[in-house]
Amino acid sequence: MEVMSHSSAFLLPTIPADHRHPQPYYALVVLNQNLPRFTPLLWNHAQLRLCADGGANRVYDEMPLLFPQEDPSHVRTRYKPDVIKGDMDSIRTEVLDFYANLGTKILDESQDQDTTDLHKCVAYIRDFTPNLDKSNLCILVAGALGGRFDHTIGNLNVLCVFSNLRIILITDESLVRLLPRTHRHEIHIQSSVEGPHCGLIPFPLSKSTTTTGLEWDLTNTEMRFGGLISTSNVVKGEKITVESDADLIWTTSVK
Ligand SMILES: Nc1ncnc2c1ncn2[C@@H]1O[C@H](COP(=O)(O)OP(=O)(O)OP(=O)(O)O)[C@@H](O)[C@H]1O
Ligand SMILES: Cc1ncc(C[n+]2csc(CCO)c2C)c(N)n1
Repeated sequence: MEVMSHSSAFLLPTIPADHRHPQPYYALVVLNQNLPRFTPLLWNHAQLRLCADGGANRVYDEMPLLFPQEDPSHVRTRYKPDVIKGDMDSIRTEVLDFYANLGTKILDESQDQDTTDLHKCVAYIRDFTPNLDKSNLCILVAGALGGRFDHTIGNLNVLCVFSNLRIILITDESLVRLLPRTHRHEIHIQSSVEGPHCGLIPFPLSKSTTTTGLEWDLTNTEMRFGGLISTSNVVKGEKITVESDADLIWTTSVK
């Protein structure tokens, strides 16, 4: 089974060169939730920046608050999304007009009421990069957790729907990603910005998961809702390995 390697280097101001893996192509999706404080950093790493519907209000309203010394209109012009996509029932008209005038592509999909705005954005990124080796694509999603519970679960479901893509949900408190059962996983902890708290959660159940590098390691352990799941675990070192018969959600705390 092939090894899939994971790193949270996108939380660092400069992404260190890794001679074993090519530099990822980062795409950022901003959701309609509190902007994480390091959104400008994620924005600068990303080559493609999308707002999911009301996520554009967050960039418009909250990005200037992260640069209190600067003129808000300068900040808004600097952080111009490439695309705003969704069912457009949450974005305010002044925000839509502002970014449309700056040249942002507006994609109104109000006819589709069966998929979430995050789903629509991830599908766009997948299709926008047809020639990109998808193992090199890394979709960073800002503000996906901790708000309305149906939205939070819907955002986790997007990880499962697009389980062949690397998608990382990011808030000020947590990073969340899917570890597909098709690979063994090596997780490289950026201890300056993440950990030590972590969790490994079956989606929906795993008959057998084995880990190394955790305070409470699993050895061919069964995990399921209604039984054991691994929350409030702790990373012990810089490298964690995970192997499972099922897709798992991996989460670390953000410092
Ligand atoms: N409170 C929240 N917590 C987590 N994610 C959220 C929250 N609110 C919105 N999102 C995410 O941001 C995206 C865009 O949000 P927006 O408010 O525009 O959605 P929406 O389609 O209007 O939702 P709804 O109609 O259910 O209120 C959603 O698809 C969802 O992924
Ligand atoms: C079974 C079922 N449940 C809920 C919805 C509603 N829904 C799901 S995603 C979405 C778009 C949100 O921007 C809406 C309205 C549906 N279509 N089917």
